[in-house]
Amino acid sequence: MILSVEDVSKTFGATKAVKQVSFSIPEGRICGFLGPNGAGKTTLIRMIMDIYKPDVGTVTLGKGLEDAKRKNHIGYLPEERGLYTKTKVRETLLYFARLKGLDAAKASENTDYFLDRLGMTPVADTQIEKLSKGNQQKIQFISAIVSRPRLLILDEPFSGLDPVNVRLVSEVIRELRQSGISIVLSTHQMGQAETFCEQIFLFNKGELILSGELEPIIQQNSGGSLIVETERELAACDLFDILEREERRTKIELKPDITTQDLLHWLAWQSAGLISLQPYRVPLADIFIREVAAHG
Ligand SMILES: Nc1ncnc2c1ncn2[C@@H]1O[C@H](COP(=O)(O)OP(=O)(O)OP(=O)(O)O)[C@@H](O)[C@H]1O
Repeated sequence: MILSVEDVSKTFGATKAVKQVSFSIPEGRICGFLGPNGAGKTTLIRMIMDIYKPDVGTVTLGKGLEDAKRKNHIGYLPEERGLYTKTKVRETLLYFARLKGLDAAKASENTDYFLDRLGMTPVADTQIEKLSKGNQQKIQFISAIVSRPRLLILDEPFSGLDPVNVRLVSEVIRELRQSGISIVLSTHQMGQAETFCEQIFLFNKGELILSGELEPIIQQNSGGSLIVETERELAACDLFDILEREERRTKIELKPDITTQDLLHWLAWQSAGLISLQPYRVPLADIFIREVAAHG
């Protein structure tokens, strides 16, 4: 475990922003912090970053990491953007790398590597405030990763980026994951969470309402239905129930004791023109909406 949060609560006046939350972040994986607006994600991240103190509960780093220097081990891209300074790009990144405890040579090596990796070398000597918004955002992203921290917390890392830069930043996040860095991705974009996260934590009204490995959660919530794609409209028959139709795709549920093999024989006999047959996968957005409604 890279980080463990135990029984943490935080109240602002009458607002209980985080209520008795406990969980652990596994080492070397990408975890998603999901939840509707006001669920408490940012408050929780600020407690992990030691910006806020919890009212009760503890936040502890994993083995071998000194808690006194917690901020040196964690890279953080906050939701609110802003490095709008007159300082030059490379100088700023070197400063952040040194701030996290890197020596001059390592700070310089990492800065140059990430400037190059994110296509920012040509603006290394430009003042940050003179860059476009997207490029400022990429510099802020680099400032979070430049020290290659053990844990990286990214709050909506793709907002404000064009598709080319979304792809570039995605590749770098995957690369960091491959190098063993543990990553927390806080996002409202369920599609992004689905493509990136191996584990998810879903918060609502300050509580952790669902957590675990993404794939088993998707499977458990998908039921046993199938998606059949055929050239001709699928006829009704007594082998299955039709749940939904959308052009050539039909969502079906096999009747008890009917096997996929039976279905394939029937489709061949019908000359239905089978294009594909696959288990139905519920979108993460549907699970999100269902869980939040159930805990409303
Ligand atoms: N500094 C503060 N003072 C007072 N209330 C606060 C403060 N910070 C957060 N809150 C309240 O705590 C609750 C949780 O907010 P938080 O920003 O942590 O949620 P979030 O999940 O990050 O939301 P979003 O997805 O919109 O960023 C909200 O009701 C918010 O208004």
